[in-house]
Amino acid sequence: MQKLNWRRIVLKVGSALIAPDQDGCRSRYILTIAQFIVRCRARGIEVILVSSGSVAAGAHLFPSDKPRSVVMKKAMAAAGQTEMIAMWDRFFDFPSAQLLLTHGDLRDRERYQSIRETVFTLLEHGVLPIINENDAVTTDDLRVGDNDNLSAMVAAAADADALLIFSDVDGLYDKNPNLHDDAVLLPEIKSIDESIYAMAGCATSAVGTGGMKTKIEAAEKATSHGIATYIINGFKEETFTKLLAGENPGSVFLPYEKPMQDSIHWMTHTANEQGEVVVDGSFDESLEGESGCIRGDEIMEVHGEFAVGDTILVRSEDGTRLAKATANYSSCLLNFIADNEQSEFSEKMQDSIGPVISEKHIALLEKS
Ligand SMILES: Nc1ncnc2c1ncn2[C@@H]1O[C@H](COP(=O)(O)OP(=O)(O)O)[C@@H](O)[C@H]1O
Ligand SMILES: N[C@@H](CCC(=O)OP(=O)(O)O)C(=O)O
Repeated sequence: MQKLNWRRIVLKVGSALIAPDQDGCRSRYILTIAQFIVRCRARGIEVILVSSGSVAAGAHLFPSDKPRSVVMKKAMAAAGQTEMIAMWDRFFDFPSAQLLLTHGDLRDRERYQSIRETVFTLLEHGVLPIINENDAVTTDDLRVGDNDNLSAMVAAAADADALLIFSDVDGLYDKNPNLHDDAVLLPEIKSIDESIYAMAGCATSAVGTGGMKTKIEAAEKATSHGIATYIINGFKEETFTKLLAGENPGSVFLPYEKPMQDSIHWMTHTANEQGEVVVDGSFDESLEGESGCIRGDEIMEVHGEFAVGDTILVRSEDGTRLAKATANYSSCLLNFIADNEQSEFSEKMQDSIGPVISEKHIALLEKS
């Protein structure tokens, strides 16, 4: 493992560490994590905390038959969040600040920039940002859904050097260690592919969300931004001693050597597409491993309604997802161009407007 030379880190703490008994917050495990945060800050490392646990912490206030309804979970989150923040705050003699985010906030470029500014301002003033999803207000369309992915989006937005995911397990095993005695821990993962995802099973605790799959997704998001990602056991004291000694106490996913540029990373991993365009074969051919622009005459179909600046998906005629891109023009105008491709007026218009999607606004996708 590399020497401990972090400038800024994001710590993600799972529900099982906050409210292990689903009976309010417990300091049993959090105390050690809080001490770790204090030690990191004393070494000049800026820390951002992404804390789960609001639903688990608030659960005891709403005894109900399972399965719990969505509305019940939102109420638990709203009530548990205050208890969770109060608990964290008690451990520190420096101020902390609460940020509750949704995917709707992060995928909007302006709000994303505004979140970044707030986080950087808090850090500059020595305030510890404590982030969670705003579960009480999210709808299906607006939610990230799990704090592993949220923490990776936060780590990318904050330009962190490392993302530490504290969970109830030592790291990524080749199969779920809670179900298989012969599971083997993977200390270092150089690249993430289908074989890595195939190892991931669901959460087995009563309070976890997403299990290993969402942690691998988070690692994929973070490492592509150049951020080393650790999955480590927050129950064990030795985890923290090892981390501070520059050792790897669990599994580390190595960062890409050539990280994606921030705007391309945001488009690929955070933004949702608002619509899509189907392009003819010439776009794909023009790429040859590099991103090209898209001209109006390459667009065959336009789906959905989007405005200038919205993120859209680019598909080939056979349905392959080729790229995500920022639209230079609205769906209305692109529809007109696609529908009237052969007309003289449309041709003149295309000549005058130039590329409908320009090269620096295209993020190529793994073909699927
Ligand atoms: N291949 C695997 N390696 C390690 N843990 C796994 C694996 N597959 C599934 N799991 C499960 O993932 C759980 C951790 O995820 P989760 O419960 O969502 O934790 P958290 O609340 O910390 O986010 C482990 O307790 C384990 O049951
Ligand atoms: N936002 C939710 C946490 C969702 C979640 O991802 O939980 P976990 O798998 O324990 O990190 C909460 O505060 O309860």
